[in-house]
Amino acid sequence: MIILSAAQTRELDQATIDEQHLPPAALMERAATAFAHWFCGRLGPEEAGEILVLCGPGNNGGDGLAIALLLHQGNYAVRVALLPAGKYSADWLHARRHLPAAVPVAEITEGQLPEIPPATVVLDALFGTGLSRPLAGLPAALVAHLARAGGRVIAVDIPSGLFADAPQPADSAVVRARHTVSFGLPKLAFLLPQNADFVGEWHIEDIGLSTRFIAGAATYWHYTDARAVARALPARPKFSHKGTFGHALLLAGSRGKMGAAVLAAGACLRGGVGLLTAQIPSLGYDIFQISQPEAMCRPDPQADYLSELPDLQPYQAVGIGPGLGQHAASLAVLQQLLREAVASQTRPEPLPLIIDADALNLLGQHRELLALLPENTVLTPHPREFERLTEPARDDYHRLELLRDFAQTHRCLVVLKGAYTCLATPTGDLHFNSTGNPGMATGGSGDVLTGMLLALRAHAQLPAFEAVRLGVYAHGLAGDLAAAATGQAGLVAGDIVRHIGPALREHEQNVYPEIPFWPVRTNRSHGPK
Ligand SMILES: NC(=O)C1=CN([C@@H]2O[C@H](COP(=O)(O)OP(=O)(O)OC[C@H]3O[C@@H](n4cnc5c(N)ncnc54)[C@H](OP(=O)(O)O)[C@@H]3O)[C@@H](O)[C@H]2O)[C@@H](O)CC1
Ligand SMILES: [K+]
Repeated sequence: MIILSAAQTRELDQATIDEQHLPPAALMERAATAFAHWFCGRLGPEEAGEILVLCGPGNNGGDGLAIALLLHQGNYAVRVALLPAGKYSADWLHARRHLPAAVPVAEITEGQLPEIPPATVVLDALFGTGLSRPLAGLPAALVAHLARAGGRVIAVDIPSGLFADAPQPADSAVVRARHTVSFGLPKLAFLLPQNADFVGEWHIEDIGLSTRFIAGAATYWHYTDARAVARALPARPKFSHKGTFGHALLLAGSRGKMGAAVLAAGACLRGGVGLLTAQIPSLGYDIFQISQPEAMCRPDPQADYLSELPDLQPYQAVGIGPGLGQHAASLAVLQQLLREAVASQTRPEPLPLIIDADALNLLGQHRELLALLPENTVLTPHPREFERLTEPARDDYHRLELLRDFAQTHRCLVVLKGAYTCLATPTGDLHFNSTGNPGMATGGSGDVLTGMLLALRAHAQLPAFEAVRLGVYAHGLAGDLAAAATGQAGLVAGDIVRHIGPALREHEQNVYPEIPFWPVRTNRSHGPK
């Protein structure tokens, strides 16, 4: 799925009307029908009580009027409050004409803000993607009044006062919705932590928008849903052997942090790697061998931290960082790895690297090393680790700009971890992930992601971008499956590891056999005599 700017969303609206030869207000009626369908499926007339629909002067307000009509027809008690304006959109006027007199309509003034008894269901249809400036005056007073009243707010398309694709000034008036029901495609604003209190839970309803326009739209914002990664994992050929799926090297662990190495290794094995070798400080040898018998282990000469880089020749991918610590000797290992991973006569492509956790912090302290990053290196920072590599971000939108710029400059894949983990590519594209849950905000989740990415980057048939996008998606899905089993509060990183197999199974090509169960026989003469 892609994400469009507010201006592109208006173009999409118009392209749909033109392409499908829609009569006036038909698209608005689709939006209203989709909203009403969503609403009525969740709240019956008695449960909803009296519903107040706040309508602005544009098509968002028109949506509100059309929704009021449908809810009235569905026996809901609806009243409408209109924000006065000098001009109204054509579709707004159409919807206003069709609203029956039985639906009470009041005009909002400074002196007469609508009465909102506590727990009233309020549909916010004041402003949508046509918001051209921050709210002030009467609309801002209304938003403040709504916040004080404590109604149960559902935003139509987007909370009023929130820009779809850009930050609004601090302290500007924005509706705080419990739910936002939007049409066609998600909006960038929904994916950023700074807007969480405005947007609440968001939902996308299909209204048949032009697929041709969407396919051709120029945007660098993408949303990774199940369809984007469907069948991304190549089938395992019948005559494959453990060498087919790559030999990965994990450089991880230090005194007190051996768990990170164990979790990353477990995730790498469950991620489908052929062979895994872990280089770990020697104090962790027994811990590691006992907990990961499927992996090979190289104890480092040092007991407490890593100090030695093995010969890289046998490996198809290297992951470094989980539980590594920041010892000077480990920094030297990282430096040597970056130097040796570059393409060479014996290795035409750079060795795929995954850099995480303390290895990122070491990079942040020695930024001159960033120039050594081989192309398509994968970095997996959380926002604070990312800022150590760049600069403090003014807000979430600025952080996305920094992220895009970083991935393009260093020609690497950056996985910025969060509720909607964002994968930035060397082409400057940003892919927001759709899976995962707050139960995964627990120690070790990131180590599990590193292990999964290591397995997928060692896979010879998976290009870098596809491997990382699939890994991020399947990591979130494994977390969702784990949460379904344990609940979010009780979820620990090891539960994610245990659900990687089922999560990846959904994306394996050989789960969907293309060969019919019985071979189709077209010529009888080929059959047994
Ligand atoms: N695209 C789709 O797929 C579909 C879209 N649909 C719906 O249409 C919505 C977009 O409609 P829209 O373009 O008419 O804009 P909308 O937000 O209603 O308001 C514009 C009006 O508000 C005014 N105004 C702006 N800012 C203001 C401010 N701060 N303070 C005061 N006034 C302000 C602005 O005035 P102006 O900027 O010209 O001064 C203009 O009069 C979209 O969100 C969705 O709900 C569906 O019906 C069908 C499918
Ligand atoms: K709205």
